[in-house]
Amino acid sequence: EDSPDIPAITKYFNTKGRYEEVNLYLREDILAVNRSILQPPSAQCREIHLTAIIRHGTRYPTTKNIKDMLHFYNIVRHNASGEESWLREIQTHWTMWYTDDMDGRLVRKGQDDLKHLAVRLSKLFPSLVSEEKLRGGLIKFTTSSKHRCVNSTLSFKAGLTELWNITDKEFDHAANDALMRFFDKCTRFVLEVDNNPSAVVEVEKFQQGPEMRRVQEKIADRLRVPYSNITYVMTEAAFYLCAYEFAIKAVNSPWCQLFDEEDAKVVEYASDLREFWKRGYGHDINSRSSCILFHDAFSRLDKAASENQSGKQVTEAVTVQIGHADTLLPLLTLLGFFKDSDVLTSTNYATQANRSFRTSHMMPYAANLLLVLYDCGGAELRLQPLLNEKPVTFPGLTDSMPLYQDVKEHYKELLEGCDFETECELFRNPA
Ligand SMILES: O=P(O)(O)O[C@@H]1[C@@H](OP(=O)(O)O)[C@H](OP(=O)(O)O)[C@H](O)[C@H](OP(=O)(O)O)[C@H]1OP(=O)(O)O
Repeated sequence: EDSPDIPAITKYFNTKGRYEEVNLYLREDILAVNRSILQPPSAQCREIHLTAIIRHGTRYPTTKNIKDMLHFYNIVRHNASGEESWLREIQTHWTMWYTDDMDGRLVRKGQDDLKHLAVRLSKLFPSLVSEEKLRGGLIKFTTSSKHRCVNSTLSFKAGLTELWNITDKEFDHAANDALMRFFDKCTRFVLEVDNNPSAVVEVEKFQQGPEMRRVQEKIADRLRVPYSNITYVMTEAAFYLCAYEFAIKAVNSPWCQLFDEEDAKVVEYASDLREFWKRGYGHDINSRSSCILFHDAFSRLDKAASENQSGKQVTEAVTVQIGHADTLLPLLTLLGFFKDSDVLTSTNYATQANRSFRTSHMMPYAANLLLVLYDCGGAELRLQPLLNEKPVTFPGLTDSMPLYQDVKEHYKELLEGCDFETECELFRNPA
């Protein structure tokens, strides 16, 4: 499986990872799908609705990351010494090609991520993601207004129109930040978590702790610079250099030589800790800020269910919603996915080695949550969740394709409450 073109540490790239690394068969054939994974309980089941909530595709680094990468590059260029070929390559051949204007924009590979995903979804759900439904206006597109998301939406649509050679028609999309960037609009989240350093004390402690210090010392040894020259920010920047070069250019960059697998696991944990406290289980408001998206999905499922029950055509057969890691992680958390028995802290790196909260698996570029509603005959509706095209089970339920009614019963409290406005008010009365 390992190849000289693929860094040994690719599976630890967190939110900067390639989608192919969570579905390795895609390395061979990017359009491969396996319909047998869907396994409805009876042959009668037919898909009647699909909601796909998708993270944008591979993007350039954000400006802040670019600044940190440039700083670290200059240190390596001027201060490091040694004869290793990877170091000479950085010092003599590698150039800093990232520029500020790239600021998180979608790259070419990111366009392909979404085009290919669209084609795979049309193969997985041929009766829903179909030319007829697209032409009939039964596939609806919503996006975050960010450039990378709008461009991802255009790419998804292009994937379908190119597949079916549609040249006579264009298809709309709507930008909706209230829905796809709810985190920005949720005052309580912004003030209590996003802009509050005390919400992420564990993250800061781990960055300064013994495991990370050891990683920094090893990097300093490899570069032959004093230990005090390498900070956490530089370590992160070095890791980004390796990850971005692979995600964007598919190269095994010399920067990757600064890390062995043990180091990569530590840096991965540092990033997971941050996601945990800013977007995951660390604070309730992180997930509650996604109540608006939760209700949006379930009200659409209800509408599809009732239209179907009364023998009508489901008016919104497919909903494609494109957003950010910050859109999907809070929602997955609200639904209870990837919850470990212990909280992730600065001191339990070792005992969390087998944690399920692992953004490298959950949230690569083009990560997606699919909710598929099935009519299995005799008024029996079932709902299957898939994450990154793999069936998952709603935590707390046993069936991977449970009765829709059982899913609603399971999330009863959220369906009856979880009101965005109330949750996000700053001075909220305790429940
Ligand atoms: O890459 P970073 O660290 O700059 O963080 C990104 C955020 O930038 P910021 O921290 O606000 O400067 C960035 O925030 P904005 O959308 O630019 O406000 C996103 O949250 C981005 O997630 P995604 O890649 O769009 O899914 C964030 O990326 P991930 O942390 O999800 O990789």
